[in-house]
Amino acid sequence: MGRKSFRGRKGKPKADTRPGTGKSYPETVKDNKDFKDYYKLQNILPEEEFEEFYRVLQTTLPTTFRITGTRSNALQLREVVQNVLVPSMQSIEVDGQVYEPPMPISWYPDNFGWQVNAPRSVLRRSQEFSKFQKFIVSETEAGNISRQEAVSMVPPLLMDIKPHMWVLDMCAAPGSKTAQIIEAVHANDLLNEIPTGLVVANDADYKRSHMLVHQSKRLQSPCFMATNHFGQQIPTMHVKDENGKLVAWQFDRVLCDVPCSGDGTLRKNEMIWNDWSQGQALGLHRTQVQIFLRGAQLTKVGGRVVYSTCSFNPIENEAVVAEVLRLTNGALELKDMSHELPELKRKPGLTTWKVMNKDGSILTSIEDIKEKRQRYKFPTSVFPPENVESMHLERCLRIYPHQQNTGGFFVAVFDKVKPLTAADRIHEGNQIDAHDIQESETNEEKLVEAVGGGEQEEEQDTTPPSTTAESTTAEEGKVDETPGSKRPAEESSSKAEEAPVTKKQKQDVPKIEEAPFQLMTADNPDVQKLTDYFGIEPSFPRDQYILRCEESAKNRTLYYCSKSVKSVLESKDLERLHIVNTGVRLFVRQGSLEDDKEDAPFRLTADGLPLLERVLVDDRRKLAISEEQDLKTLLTEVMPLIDTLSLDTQEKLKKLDRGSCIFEFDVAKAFNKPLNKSLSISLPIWKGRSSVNVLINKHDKKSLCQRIFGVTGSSDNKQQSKTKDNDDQSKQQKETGITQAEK
Ligand SMILES: C[S@@+](CC[C@H](N)C(=O)[O-])C[C@H]1O[C@@H](n2cnc3c(N)ncnc32)[C@H](O)[C@@H]1O
Repeated sequence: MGRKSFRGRKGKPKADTRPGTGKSYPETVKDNKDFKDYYKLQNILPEEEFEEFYRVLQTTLPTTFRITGTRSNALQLREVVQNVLVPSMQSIEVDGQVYEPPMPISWYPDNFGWQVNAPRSVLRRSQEFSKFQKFIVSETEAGNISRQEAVSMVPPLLMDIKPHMWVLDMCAAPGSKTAQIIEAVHANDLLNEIPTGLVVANDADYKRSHMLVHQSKRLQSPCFMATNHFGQQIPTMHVKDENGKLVAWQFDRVLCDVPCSGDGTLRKNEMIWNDWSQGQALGLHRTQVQIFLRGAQLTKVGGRVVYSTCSFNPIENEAVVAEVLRLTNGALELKDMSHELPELKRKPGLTTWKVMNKDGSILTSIEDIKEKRQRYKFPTSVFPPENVESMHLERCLRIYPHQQNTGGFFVAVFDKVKPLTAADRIHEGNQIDAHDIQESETNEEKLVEAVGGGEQEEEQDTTPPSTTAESTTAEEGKVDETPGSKRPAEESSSKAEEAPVTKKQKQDVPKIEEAPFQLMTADNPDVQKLTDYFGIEPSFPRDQYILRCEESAKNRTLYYCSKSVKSVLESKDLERLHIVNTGVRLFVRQGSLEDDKEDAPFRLTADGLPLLERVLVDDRRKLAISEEQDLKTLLTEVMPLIDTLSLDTQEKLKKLDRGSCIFEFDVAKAFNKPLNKSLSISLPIWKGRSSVNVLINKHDKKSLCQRIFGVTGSSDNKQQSKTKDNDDQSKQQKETGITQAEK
């Protein structure tokens, strides 16, 4: 989900007004006869329950959020929510009505998922709720809290991800589930180890694939990589495993959270009330099957693949599952998840469904359509297959809004129990000759392409949903362009937009030029210099630093990646993969290579701090600061003078040369109230000649300041006019050589 504030769109009055007219948009009528008739026909719920379902759909969705960030940061934030903020919000009365405080989502592990039932109008009108609301806004801006629909949190929880696993998220943007996946891979981070796992987050939409970078930045995972491909065309690649053996690039866990009609998000995306039509599902079915099938191919035998949508429609759900079960011929087993997340209320998947013609008549098979051209609108796999009974589709999970006051969702979980691809058969230990492997791989790709019949694409005039992935601000903005009509990286070229994907194009590397990621060698002199300067443990691998080539002339920024990412970057097939981003930004060179500043050659970045502080052997660039007032000064003032800090801190700073260092604080309060467990806060600092500067962005400063001292700090004080900001910035630049943008 995009980082939306509680307030809605910034600077806009409460009621949406038409641009230039000052008039309000008419209120959405939350009723749609076609929708109601269609789902009644599908018999998704017993009649009485259907009425309750429909009534709840017409109500506003409660606010839900997840505490995110690195493990230690998330634990600290949970402490503040749970033990400081929520206790102060008991029995709040507004206009004679008592409202309950925010509460943990019962089925979300470890109280990291929360729900706020009080309506927004109430949040504004109670002092305590309003304080909480401000906290959520600033922590969301800083990326420590992710506003995410409760039901959208379900699929990653059913993936059973462990830190050593390689995980692929095929349709990942904007990345709320990816963040959960990264968190699961880093679940043991308190053990101070870089996990051996890998998280690849892919999206077909180039711009949206960059949202993944933003969303995952907070987690600073060296195991993360964002890519831009159509999910159904994620390339076949080979990488070396931990023993140096060349193996196919396959994953222990794959998530196919596919583009869909999104009617499960009706409570949040009101325009769906006007736009809904059953044809949208028919138009998306084929792509959904293709993405899921490719996901199954890329799953290791013994691994797990999860298929999910935020649609109620069986054409996008059970029909897709049934078709992929058929195509994979026993390789996938639909799992019974009834024992998982026991507190999450759900209904079984449908074991049969109906296909409706545009005129509302019911089709039982493709034979019911007399006109041949009309048949192209209906992939045969949208109809329930003959053996549907034996498929155990009831094992799928359907989550309806009225069950626990959420949105709607569909999830199906599969184990890959038998080989499906050439790669699987090799992993099984069979000797296969290179020619046969290539042929099998080509056939696998062809199978994905052939789903639903070759001619169908051109003939199909099923209207795609009116909301495009691009225009949708909502997290579950499921819908995308007509399947296969664009190549991912060519978004802005209108000619390319219209070009259908041909087999030849499919093999091509997308044209957008991302600066390549280039691994540095362990004996690179810069790596040696950094190791000595900061006192990095000798065991910290030195062959996992990365440069972006465009910057390599100056070797300006140094990124760091995990062993798993390194193995991908070393793949002989790397040119097939369009990597949008990878690696954690660890160091930035001070000045240019030519005037190499021997005394302080590199500056530590805020992104790299969580990774680096764990591997520093001594305190040569680390200072434990005991004065809380110093922390407040650093967070509220721009470049405070050293002699305004406590004497103790001044003494410590005197012993340190000019340059990058880390300040460590143990803070025993939040919102000025004592905590059970103190917060440990580390800040990257630049020590100048006479001043110090915290190298974190204004959102982080603001959130920390608010969390600890209950005040918002200087960055929030808009009265401190732009002029002062500009003065501060140039002062800062003079002293440190660091521009605002570089921070
Ligand atoms: C439902 S949204 C994904 C939400 C995301 N998993 C999350 O939790 O934040 C579907 C995404 O699929 C992308 N998409 C559409 N067609 C695709 C395709 N053929 N392959 C991969 N991604 C696709 C869209 O750009 C959109 O970002």
